[in-house]
Amino acid sequence: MTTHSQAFDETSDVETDLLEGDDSGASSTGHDDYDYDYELSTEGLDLEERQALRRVVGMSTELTDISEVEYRKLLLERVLLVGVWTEGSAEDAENSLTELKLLAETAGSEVLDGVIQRRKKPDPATFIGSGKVADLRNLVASLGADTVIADGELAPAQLRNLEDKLKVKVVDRTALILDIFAQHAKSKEGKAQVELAQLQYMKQRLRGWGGNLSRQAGGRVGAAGGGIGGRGPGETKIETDRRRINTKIAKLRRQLKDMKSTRSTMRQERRRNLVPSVAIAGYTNAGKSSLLNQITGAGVLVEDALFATLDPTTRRTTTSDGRVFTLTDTVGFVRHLPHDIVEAFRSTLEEVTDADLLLHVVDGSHPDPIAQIQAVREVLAEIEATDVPEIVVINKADAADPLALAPILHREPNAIVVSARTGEGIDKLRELIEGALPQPHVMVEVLLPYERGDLVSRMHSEGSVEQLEHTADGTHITGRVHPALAGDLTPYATV
Ligand SMILES: Nc1nc2c(ncn2[C@@H]2O[C@H](COP(=O)(O)OP(=O)(O)OP(=O)(O)O)[C@@H](O)[C@H]2O)c(=O)[nH]1
Ligand SMILES: [Mg+2]
Repeated sequence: MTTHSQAFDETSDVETDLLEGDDSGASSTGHDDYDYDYELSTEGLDLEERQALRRVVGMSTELTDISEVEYRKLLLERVLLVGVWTEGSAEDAENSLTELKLLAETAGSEVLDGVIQRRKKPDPATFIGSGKVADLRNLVASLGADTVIADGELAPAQLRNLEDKLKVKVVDRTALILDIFAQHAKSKEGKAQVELAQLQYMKQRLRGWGGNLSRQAGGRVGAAGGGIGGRGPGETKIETDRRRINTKIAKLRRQLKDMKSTRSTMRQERRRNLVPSVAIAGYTNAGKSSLLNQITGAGVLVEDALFATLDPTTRRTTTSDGRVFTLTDTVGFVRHLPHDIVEAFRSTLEEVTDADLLLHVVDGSHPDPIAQIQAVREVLAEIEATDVPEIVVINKADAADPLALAPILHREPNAIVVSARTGEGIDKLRELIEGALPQPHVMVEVLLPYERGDLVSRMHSEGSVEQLEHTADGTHITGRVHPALAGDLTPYATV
């Protein structure tokens, strides 16, 4: 991205309210507020520079193999990415578009190019400035793109206007993420959750289009206004659509509730046995599944793809002194994770909310790990998981620049650097986990007859054994256990 970074740099010392030129025929856009600012703030900038849609270098999917090119041409969408850079540095804007590129590729698209327009805020009608839409149209035509993906959540009207003008399909970031989730969902619960999120997204779009849709055949224009509840022949198509969607949503919610109760029975079972639970959460592609595999040898799918894991996987493992705890790998988070997804995945995310400890995995080799940490914390706040004790696990140490890790360690006192790939730091992480797990605190001293081997194992797996001696009368043990187990051990207490 060298050349264009320079172009960004030239403008980056200009005030941040700088606007990229919209249309030079200012008043024709109908957005007088922009035009006013535009006149004031872009003074001194090269006109061409202001008006250009900036291409972000390195944005096209690299296809090396000829057969892959042909395969993609047959099957996949050829997309053009478009972003509006409203705040932050040029680097932030590029990182955002690079992430959009990864998302698009994960969804199976071939990315042809990416452009960013600098504006104070997205255009309410067309996302990018309306003058820029024509440029984008030319780019679409010259590249032969069949889809444009906008880096944001577009209002229904923005989507429609852009499609009308660009004459190709327009998709926003939210729809793209939903699409990836739909492709990756494997379990019944995962599929139902994604479908629910998609329907919620669609339902909102329907509402937006309502005013423009023609009424169903036979409907009288005045009919819908005939009174609340006066539905019938006059209702709009949108209303029947919405009703169908609502019915489907209600059905999915019921199904998910049933699935949730199975899951929470399993969780309650673990809680009754007081098995401490550790949840692995973090940005998508940070290495959460790799970490689960490294710690437990689980063999969970690891992929250099975004949102490879949608279904939580729980594995049992033990501390060095034999106490059992569970580790659960969860769905990854992303900046501006669509709210509908958070809502739909709420029951799976309860694995995180209810955990005794959270391993917040961060990709230390990412260009902006701190932004990832913040994005993850936003989602954690949304699911009310901020009270769960947290260890920040900075992963991919083998690939990261140690200098880049220093500021994270400085900000996050409870952090550790590891590599799930090489195993570096994993023993230390295990120690940290063991230290942070809830400790059994009831001191017991018991003499267990040999036929109660079950209680001996429970003391190992649920408590911590401090001394153990085999005597003629049985096993003499001192150690710490949780209150329930202490109750079961009472008949054998020696003190
Ligand atoms: N260099 C390096 N790569 C790693 C490390 N850990 C994971 N990776 C790679 O990072 C990519 C993502 O790993 P995953 O474990 O699937 O990440 P995840 O967080 O589970 O991702 P999602 O489930 O998609 O959210 C894979 O290509 C891994 O091989 C590491 O310590 N070092
Ligand atoms: Mg994963």
